[in-house]
Order: sequence, then structure tokens, then C-alpha cells
Amino acid sequence: MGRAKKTAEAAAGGVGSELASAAGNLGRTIGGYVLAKSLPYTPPWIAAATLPPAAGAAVNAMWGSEAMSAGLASAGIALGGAALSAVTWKTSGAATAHRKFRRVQATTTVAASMGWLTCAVSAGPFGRPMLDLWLMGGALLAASWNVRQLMSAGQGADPEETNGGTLAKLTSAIGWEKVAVRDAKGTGKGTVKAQIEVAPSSTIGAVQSTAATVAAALHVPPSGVIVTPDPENAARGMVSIRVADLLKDGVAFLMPNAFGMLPTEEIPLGMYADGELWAINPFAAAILQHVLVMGVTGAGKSELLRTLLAHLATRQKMTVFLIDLAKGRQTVGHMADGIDWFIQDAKEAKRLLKSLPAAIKARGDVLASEGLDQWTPESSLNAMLVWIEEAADVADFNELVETARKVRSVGIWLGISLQRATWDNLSTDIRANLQGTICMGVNEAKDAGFALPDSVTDAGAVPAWGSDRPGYGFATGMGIPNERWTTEVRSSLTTRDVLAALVAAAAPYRDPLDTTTADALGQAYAQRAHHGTNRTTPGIEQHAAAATEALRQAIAAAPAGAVAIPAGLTLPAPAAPPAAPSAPATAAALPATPRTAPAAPSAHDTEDELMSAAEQAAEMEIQDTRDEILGAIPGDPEPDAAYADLQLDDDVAEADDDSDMEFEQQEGMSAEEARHTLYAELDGWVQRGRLEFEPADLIPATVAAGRKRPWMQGQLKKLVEDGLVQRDGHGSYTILHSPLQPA
Ligand SMILES: Nc1ncnc2c1ncn2[C@@H]1O[C@H](COP(=O)(O)OP(=O)(O)OP(=O)(O)O)[C@@H](O)[C@H]1O
Repeated sequence: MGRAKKTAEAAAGGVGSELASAAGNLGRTIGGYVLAKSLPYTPPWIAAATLPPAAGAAVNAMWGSEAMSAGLASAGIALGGAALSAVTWKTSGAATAHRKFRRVQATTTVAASMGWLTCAVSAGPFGRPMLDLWLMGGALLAASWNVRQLMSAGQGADPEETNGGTLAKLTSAIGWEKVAVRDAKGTGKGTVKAQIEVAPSSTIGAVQSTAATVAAALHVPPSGVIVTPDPENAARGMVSIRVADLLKDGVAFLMPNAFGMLPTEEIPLGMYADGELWAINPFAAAILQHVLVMGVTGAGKSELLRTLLAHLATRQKMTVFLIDLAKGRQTVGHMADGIDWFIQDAKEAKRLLKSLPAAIKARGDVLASEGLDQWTPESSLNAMLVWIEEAADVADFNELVETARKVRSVGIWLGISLQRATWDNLSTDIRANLQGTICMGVNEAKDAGFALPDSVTDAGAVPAWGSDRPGYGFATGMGIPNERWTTEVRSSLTTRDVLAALVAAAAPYRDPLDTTTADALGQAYAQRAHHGTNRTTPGIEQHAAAATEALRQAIAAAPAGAVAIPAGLTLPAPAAPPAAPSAPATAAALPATPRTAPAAPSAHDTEDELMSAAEQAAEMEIQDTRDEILGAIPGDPEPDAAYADLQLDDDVAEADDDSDMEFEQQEGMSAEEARHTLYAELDGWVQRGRLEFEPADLIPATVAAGRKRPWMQGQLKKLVEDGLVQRDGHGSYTILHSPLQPA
């Protein structure tokens, strides 16, 4: 029992001492806190306590003993005090409420102190009422300085208004009377940024509409003033004024960090106006956004394309197709090795576009079987870029809308370049499917609106400088953060030799097109007129080694500032022995040897590589001659004949015995033989490079097989179902694979 009591006492004592110690700690903590917080506010009190008696005693001792000197000293101090007060008033600004308070308070302090000192000359500091005035006045003034300190501290969270200086003079001229400009800061990179807030009767939109006026008033380029709204607060925004052009001397081409990187790594294209790297990353974005590049002739579209292609050509798991009917060779001829299918002929361009649906389907099936919703580097398929220069001359936009919508999820990135994307040549639907944009110089501000989102043009980001500033523009989407959309960019520019050598040197790192896509594209791809190089191209190692040396020389010969080399990049050693296939190179450093030994070429590539340039040229010539002859035959030699109104796909009645329509028919051909005759006709066409046909073109083979049109139509239907032939509509067909050599 006694023990229990002791324990309870001990426990009570323990709790009591803990409480006491906690209270002590709390007291010390609060005391320390109060002391720390109040310390910055003590100097006015120390000054009020010490300065008046010291100064009062000094002036009284010096001049107070005689009436004459006291009078003169008082007059002098009074005059000086008045002058000092005036100067204080004059030099303190009053642009804001805070500044007004500071002006009144500083002037009052000076005037009161000098007035008291004037009286202290003869009365001394400690007589009455000098002592009372000192104690009351000093305390009041010290407190007022504390208030001032508190107000300044509060200003830290709410930036100080800077509607002074140049902007103050401009406000009425540019209609910014209702705009408060705060916290203006130079970025140190040629740009001044400031927060803005509009009065209740105005909007940020109204400020945006004055951007051009502000630019003119400040003598900066029209696109140099950008006003972006704050998404969180409709009354606030940010104005950015570019006062110096860091990009005017050109932007160096940034070499890749390494050869053999994945498509999902950033693609550096140039520089932002504030000196930051301008890069896109379409394949890593949540949604693959196709890109529309727009700009007048001479705006810099081709140069931009070269930079993009050069980077993609150094990557693994990446395939590029490019259509340029106007000046393909001139634009990218020196880099054509990096383009797997380079098309400069309208008919071949159509073939590519027609064969895409089959590729989309095949890729979709493979991705589904791999458990992927969209393309990622884990897929067995390559990422792809299909770039169409001056798309208005190449494609039927209805077809493109469908394609653009479907290719996105199967890892095919679509790039379309246009000089002027008006609604005439670019439908709203296709525009909606091109969410990435790079808009370079256009002639009129409204043209920029065809490419750039409204939020960007409204902010004043309008590249209406035509071809005067090549390479400059604005870019949106494709992984670019939204807040960068209104910052001017400039693409890089380097020599042709550097780009050509880079593409050639990187060939051992390029993968051939995956067989799924190659097979689905069928004969259109197998018979392509141009073949890029990749790691399966015979002799590519030696070629690349020589190109690496050429690259070193081209870099050395390039003008200063034309090439920038990342710290981690090491060019492959010339004639390095091929290494075994390795994991994807994602590190910054470039391995000293190429990534892979040449793998066995795919069926398509073997076939294609064996086809000599002369054979290809001959084939194209045969095709052209055939087209020429067929083109010369009138569409309907017998316009008045009884069968004239029949369509090719219509069933026709059996010819009457007395009809003059007679064909020499092979009797007794078995079903197998008849089919082979038809297939042989199609195969012959494929061998000669002809892939497009109409049902009527099969009549001779049908007749030779001893069959009639319904049989031919049935065969055609089966060929379509088997994926060997594609129906393009309007009674025309494309052969995807020869029925005698299916994929
Ligand atoms: N980023 C850049 N920096 C400096 N000069 C550039 C840049 N881009 C392009 N240029 C120069 O501007 C000129 C026109 O460029 P480019 O041929 O790329 O224009 P374009 O838009 O493709 O014209 P077009 O539509 O006629 O083909 C060239 O002399 C080129 O060197």
C-alpha cells in the first residue's frame, strides 16, 4: 500500500516536473520567439531613446549659454530642418499608397526631430516640456517606423508596383491606365518580365490587344511583347518584353547526345528567345500529336526539316518516309540515306497513302497482341514519321483526315508542311488532327491563326514577319510545356556537309522497317524507288566509318557557332569492329563502336538491295511509257455503242450468239488453271512495277481463262478479302502483294 502511494507520488511528481519543465520550455520558446520577432523593430526605439538627448545636450552645450549664439543656432537648425524636410518630401515617391505613407512619415520624422532640436538649443534636452516632447514624440515616431517596417514586410508577398519610369510615361499612350505592373524583373537573357493586374472594369484580353502598341512604343519587334493570362486569376497575367534578340546571330545545330537513342528521347530543334533549348518530344507525349509546319517561302521550313531528319536518322527503332514532289532532292537530297522511303513522284506518293491503311491495321493488331494501347519503345515495331511537304499538292485531305486519326495510336507521326494553310487547302477536320504546330514567318497575322492556337495568337505570339526572319517562329504541342508556346524560337542552322556526314555516320544505328509494317505496305513499299540505308545495308560499316571521318572534318570546317557538341558525345572510332547487338543506348555517352553487327536483311530488303539502280530505272521507264500510251487512248472509243452506259463493275448480260462481241476463249481450263492465269497476269504487273489497275484491265486474262465477268468479279473479291489487293473506290484497285508470291 505504502509502496503504491510512493509510486503514485513519484508518478505525480514526475508528471508535475514534466509539466513544469514543459512550461519552462514553452516559456523559453515563446520568449525566444517574441525576442526574435521583435528584434528587427527595436532600432527605431533605440534611436529615439539615445539620439535626441545626445544631440539636444550637444547643441545646448555648444550654443545654449548665450542668447545671441542660441538664437542664431536655433535659426540655422530651423532653416536646415525645413530644407531637409523639403528634400525628404521631394525624393520620396508617391506612386502607390504605401509610398505615400512612407513620404509623409519620413518628412514628419525629419521635421519633428529638427523642430525639437531647434528648441533644445536654448531649453536643453531635459527641461520641461522638452523632456515630455522627447518621450511622447520619440515613442510616436519610433512606433510609426515600426508600422513602416510591417508594411514593407507585407509588400514581400505582394510585389511592389513599378508603374514608374518608362512604363509610367507610356501608360496613357498605350492605354494601360487600368493596368498595374508589378515586380518587373530582367531575366538576364534579353527579356523583361512583369506581373500585371487589371482594374475591375478591364480584362487581360484588352491588354493583349494593346501588345502591338506597346511593342511600337518600346521600339521592340511586334512579337516582342507577349501578354499571357493567369489561368488562376482572370484579372492577372504576365507581360514579357523581349528587349534583346539572342537569336539574331543564328543558332548552332546541337549534335545528338549519342547515336542509337530511342525515338522517345527529346529532339533538339533550336533555341528559345531566352536562350533555353527548344526541343520536342512527340513520341514520349501522352498523345502523339501530328505536326503542321507553316511559313511562307523562305521562312525556314526546309532548314527546320533538315534538323529534325538529321536527329531522327541517328536513332534506333525509327523509320522516316518523306514525300516532297516540289524540290525533294534540293531540300534533303544530301540526307536521303536517312529516309527509308523518299518519294518525289506523285504516283508513288499516292501508293504510299493508299497502302497506309493496311499498315495501320497490321500495326494495330501487333500492338494489341503486345498488350499496348499505343506505340512505346517496348513494341517490336519501329516508330515512324510520315512527312508530307506541301501536302496541298499531294493528298486528298479527306483521306488524310482518316489516316491522321488512325495512325496516331499505332506510332506513326504525321508531319505536314504548308506555305499557307488556309481553309481552302486544309480542312477543319485535318487541322483538328494536327495538334502540334510550328508556325514560322507568315505574311499576315490572320494566317498564323490557321496554325497556332487562339491562346497563342491572342497573347501576341504572331510571326507575321514573312521571310524577313528565317528560322524564327512559335511552336506548340508535341511535349512542349504550355507556358513555352508563346516564346519565340529559332531553328538551328548548320552546313550541309555536317548533316550529310552525320546521317551517313549514323547508318549502323538505324533499324530497317519492322517486317509487320513492311509486309503490310506490300508491293508499294517493296518497289519503292528510293531506299535509305540502315544497319542491314551491305558494306554499311565501312561506309559509316568513312562518314565519321568526314563528319569530323565537316565540323572542323563549319563556321564558328554552327555546331554544338554535347559533352557526352564521342564520335565512333573509324573502322571500329562491329559489336554484338546490345541494349538500347539511352545514356548520353556514345559508345565507341556501332551498336550492332549487320543483321540478316528482311525479305523485302534482300529483294530490293539486289535490284540494281539500272533495273529500277528501266522499270520506271516501262511504267511511264505504259502510262503515256494508255493516256493517249480516248476514254471511250465507241460512245454510241449499246454497252456504252455500262459501268465496269456492272454485271453484263451474256453476249448473244449474233452479237459482234466475240473473244477467243480457252475451253476446258480447270478452276485451278483459270485462277493461275489471272494470278499470273497480276504477278506480271507486279514484276513490271505496275500496282494499280481497273477490273476492265483483267478482261484479257479472264477471257484467256475461258471465264466471264462474274467469275472475274468473284476472284477480285477474294483477292481483296485475302488482303492481296486493295479496293480504292471508284472501280480502281491496288495490288498489295502478288498472288503468286504472297508475303
Ligand atoms: N534557322 C535559320 N537561321 C538562319 N538562317 C536560316 C534559318 N532557317 C533558314 N534560313 C535561311 O533562310 C533561307 C530560306 O530557308 P528555307 O529554304 O528553309 O525556307 P523555306 O521555308 O523552306 O522556303 P520554301 O518554302 O521556298 O522551300 C535559306 O537561305 C536559309 O539558309
